[in-house]
Amino acid sequence: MNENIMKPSVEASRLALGSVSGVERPSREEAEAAVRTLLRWAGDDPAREGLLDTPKRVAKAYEEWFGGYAVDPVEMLKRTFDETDGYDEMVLLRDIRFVSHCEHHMAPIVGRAHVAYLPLNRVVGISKLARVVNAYARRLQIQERLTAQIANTINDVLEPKGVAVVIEAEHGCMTSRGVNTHGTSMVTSRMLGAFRANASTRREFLTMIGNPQSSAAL
Ligand SMILES: Nc1nc2c(ncn2[C@@H]2O[C@H](COP(=O)(O)OP(=O)(O)OP(=O)(O)O)[C@@H](O)[C@H]2O)c(=O)[nH]1
Ligand SMILES: [Zn+2]
Repeated sequence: MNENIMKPSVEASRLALGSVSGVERPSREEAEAAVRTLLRWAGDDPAREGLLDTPKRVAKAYEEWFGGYAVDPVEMLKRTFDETDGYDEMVLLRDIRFVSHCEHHMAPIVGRAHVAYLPLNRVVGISKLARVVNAYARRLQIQERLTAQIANTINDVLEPKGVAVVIEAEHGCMTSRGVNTHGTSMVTSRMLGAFRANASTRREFLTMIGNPQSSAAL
């Protein structure tokens, strides 16, 4: 995989919060007017009864689908627990379902992430791994960057012995339009520390997520 894509730092992700490039956020009314324009572009009549409240609903839905810009994944990982009695084996959260949107078409990316780390002295509340996945998923993404951001953030904040992230997802822009490849999924992975350096650690992770397709992708 292209190393440039895999490199975005936690710092870059932080800058993205709120407004990606310092662009001022439009008002809610402007967002709703834009939806009315798209409805007309699609060929429908925004003034018909069934569509009257649609701009409002779409703006509300965007607040959920793109809520990741308003949260800081670094903060989510800051609370850790160190009374682990020396637990230093793999911690894995498997099958974290997520919905993201591709930055090229704004079409849904629906998939699941598997996130593991090898703790060094401290562990994090397990729900926080899923929160980090969702924080980055609820932004406009490409799957490679989503994968890298999750792994990089956990690595930077927890400073564990290793981090592994595998994501499998279907891209609406491929399955419902364009090339129309129904049932195709994209697999990406990011291995850091011991997972990158040590083949048996990596294999253990891949066995635990129970997906041989993932190992083929590495
Ligand atoms: N690498 C990568 N590509 C993606 C992702 N999501 C969507 N794409 C691709 O982004 C590309 C955008 O290509 P373009 O040629 O600019 O757009 P397009 O004319 O709509 O392309 P088609 O989808 O082939 O019809 C397409 O090949 C998509 O399949 C992603 O997460 N990662
Ligand atoms: Zn797309």
